Amino acid sequence: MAANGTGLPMARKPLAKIVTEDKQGNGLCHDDSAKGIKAQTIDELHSLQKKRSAPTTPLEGNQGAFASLPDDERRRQQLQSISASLASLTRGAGPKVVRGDPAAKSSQAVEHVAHRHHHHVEAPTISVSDDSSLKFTHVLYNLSPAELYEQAIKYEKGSFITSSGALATLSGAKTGRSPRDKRVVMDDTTQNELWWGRGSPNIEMDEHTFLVNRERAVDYLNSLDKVFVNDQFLNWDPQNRIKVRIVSARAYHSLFMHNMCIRPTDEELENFGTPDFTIYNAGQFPCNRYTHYMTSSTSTDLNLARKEMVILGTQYAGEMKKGLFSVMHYLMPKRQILSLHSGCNMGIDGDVALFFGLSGTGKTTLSTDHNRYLIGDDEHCWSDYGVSNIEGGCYAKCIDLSREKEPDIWNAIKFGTVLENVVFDEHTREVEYGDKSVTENTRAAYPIEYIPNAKLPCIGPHPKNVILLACDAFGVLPPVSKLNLAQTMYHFISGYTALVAGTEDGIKEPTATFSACFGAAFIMLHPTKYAAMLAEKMQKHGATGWLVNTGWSGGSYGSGNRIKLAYTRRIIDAIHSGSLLNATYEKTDVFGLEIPTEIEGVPSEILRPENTWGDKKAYKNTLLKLGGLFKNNFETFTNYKIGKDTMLTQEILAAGPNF
Ligand SMILES: Nc1ncnc2c1ncn2[C@@H]1O[C@H](COP(=O)(O)OP(=O)(O)OP(=O)(O)O)[C@@H](O)[C@H]1O
Ligand SMILES: O=C([O-])CC(=O)C(=O)O
Ligand SMILES: [Ca+2]
Ligand SMILES: [Mn+2]
Repeated sequence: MAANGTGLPMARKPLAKIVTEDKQGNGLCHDDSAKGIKAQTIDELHSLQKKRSAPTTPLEGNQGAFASLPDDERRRQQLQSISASLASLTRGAGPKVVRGDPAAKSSQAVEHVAHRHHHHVEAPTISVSDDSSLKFTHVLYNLSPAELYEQAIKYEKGSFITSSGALATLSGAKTGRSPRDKRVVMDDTTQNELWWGRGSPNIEMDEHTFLVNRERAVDYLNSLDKVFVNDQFLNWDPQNRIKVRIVSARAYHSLFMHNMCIRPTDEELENFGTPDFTIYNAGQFPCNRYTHYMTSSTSTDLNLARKEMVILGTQYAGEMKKGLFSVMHYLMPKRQILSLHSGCNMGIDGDVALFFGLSGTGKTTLSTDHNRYLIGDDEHCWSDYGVSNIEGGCYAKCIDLSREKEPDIWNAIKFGTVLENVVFDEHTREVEYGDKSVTENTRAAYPIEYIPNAKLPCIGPHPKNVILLACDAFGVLPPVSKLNLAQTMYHFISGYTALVAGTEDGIKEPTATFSACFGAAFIMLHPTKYAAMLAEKMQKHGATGWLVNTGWSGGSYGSGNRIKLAYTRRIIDAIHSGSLLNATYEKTDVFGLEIPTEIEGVPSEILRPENTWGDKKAYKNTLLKLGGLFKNNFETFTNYKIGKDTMLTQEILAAGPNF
C-alpha cells in the first residue's frame, strides 16, 4: 500500500470523470445535472424525510367504544385511558401524559391529558399537588419495530443489531423466570376457585400488598420521561379474544410483546377502548423487602379481580408472556375452554397435533415443521370449535441453534426479532449460538408470520394426535410410545421431564421434574380440572395420545446422548401420517408402554431403550428409580376424582408404573 500522507492507498492514475450522454447527445457530467432539493435548511430537509402516517380509515356505523368520533377526540380518549391506567391510587389524578418521544421537540405538550379518577378503592386521597403531578409522562404507544429498534439502540445498553437484522438485548440479572417470586392475590373468590398450597404455583398475597407493589410500579413508571404502552390481543378465537395493555419502561419489552401478542390492525386499535387486563412492568425497579410477602427483590404479582399484573425486580420478558398465560388459564376454563401449554400444527389434510411438554422439551422445535402449517408454538385453547393460538408470536430457545437442523427458526431471526442474551462477534455481529456466557436460556421472540408456513389466522380443527414430550435425562423412556386414554391422562397429570438448565432461574443442571399438566407454573386451578377437560375432549374427538422422549438414549445424562433431532422428526412424521398407529407394538416392563418395533428412518434398535444401554443392570435400576419417582409424585393426586367418570379416575390411577 503506497503512503500518500492520508492513510489511504494512492491511486496510480487519477480516474476519469464518469460522463453520461443526455438526449441531445451532449456530454454531461451526471452530478452537475442533479436537481436541487426543495429544502432551504437542514431542518427543512429533515422534515421532508418523514411523512405523517396516513389517517386511519373512518369507520362505518358505531362499531366500538371510539367509533364515529373525530380523530382528535379519539386520540384524546386513548390518552385519557392510558393516564387512567397509570393513575396512582392514592393521589387524585393520573399523570399528565403526552404522546410521542420526549426527544422529538414537536411532540411537547401537543396532546396531553390527565385522568381524574372516581375512586373505587378506599385509599387516602391527598389533594395537595406534589411534584409528580407537575411533570409529563411521554407515552410511546404501539410503536413499530423500527421505532422500537431506534429507542432500544439509543437508550438501552446492550442493544445491538445482529448480522441478520435481529435486535440483540440483555434481560439483566434474570435470564429466566422466577417462579418462587410469583404471587397471586387471595380474596373471597380466588380463595375458593384457585389451587393453593403444596405443589401449587400460586403463592398467596393480600390485596393491600398488591396495591403497595402496584403503587411502587406505577410511581416508578411515572417518574420516567417516557413509558411504552402496547395495546394488543390474546387468542385468535374471535369469540374469546382478550384485550391486553402492557405498560413498560423498555423498548425491549415493548418489542417483545409486539411480537408475542396478537397485533391489532389500525382499525382495531382505534376501537380498542378499555383493556381487559393490564401489565405494569417496572422490572428494573426492585420490590421492597420490607413489604409483607416479599422474600426477594423480585415480585411478579397477579390480581385477577383488578385484572392487573405488576412486575418488579426482573427484566426477563418471559414473565409477561407467562403472566398473561396464567390469566388465560383462569379465564378460559370458566368458559369451558381448555388452555394448554402446548405447541400446535396442522397437516395439509387438516390433521391437527398438539405438542405438550415442559420448557426445552421441543414444543417450538417440533411444531415448527417445514411440511406442516404452524398454528402456534407454546400456548393454545381447545374449545368446542377446535384449537386457537393464544399468542401472535413464537419464543424459541436458541442455544446451539443450527441452520441445518432448524432452518425455519434460523430464518425467522431477522429484522424485528428480539434475540435475548446471545453472544455475538463484536465486529461482524454474527451470533455465536453455542456460546452460553450470558445464559443457557438464550431466546428468540418473533412474530408467527416469520415462519413461512404459519397458519393465519392461527386456528384449526379438533386435534387428532396429542403428543406428550418428555426430555428424559435418565434415558429409560422409549423414544416413542402409544398411550391409551388413561395413560395419556396419567402422564399429562405427572408432567415429567428433565428440566433443561436456565429457563427457570437458579437451575443449572438437568434434573428430573414433575410439573402437572406440563406447565404447573402457569395453571391456576387444580390440575385435575384441566385433566378432566382434556380427557373429555380427547374422547369426544377421538384423539390418540403419544409419549415422545426427546431426551437421552443409551444411558443417563452424562453417559448417554440426546436422541438425534432427525430421529425425533421421523417419529413425529410417522405419528402425523397415521402409519405409526398401524405399526406392531410390544409392551415395556414397569411403565407398561406400547412401543413400536419399527419406524421408517429410525434405527429399530433405539426404539427399545434397554438395547441402547451397555450396562443392562444399570438400565433396570434406573428404570425402577424413575418409576419410583413417578409413583411418589402421583401420590398427591390419588385422592382426587378426575371428571365425573369414576371409572376413568380408577383407570388413570392404574395407568402408572407397575412393579
Ligand atoms: N430430539 C430432540 N427433539 C427436540 N428437540 C431437541 C432434540 N434434540 C435437541 N433438541 C433441542 O432442544 C430444544 C427444544 O427447545 P424448544 O424451544 O422446542 O422448547 P419448548 O418445549 O418450546 O420450551 P419452552 O416452553 O421453554 O419454549 C431446542 O434447542 C432443540 O434444538
Ligand atoms: O416462559 C418462559 O420463559 C419460556 C417458556 O416458554 C417456558 O418456560 O415454558
Ligand atoms: Ca418454546
Ligand atoms: Mn413455554
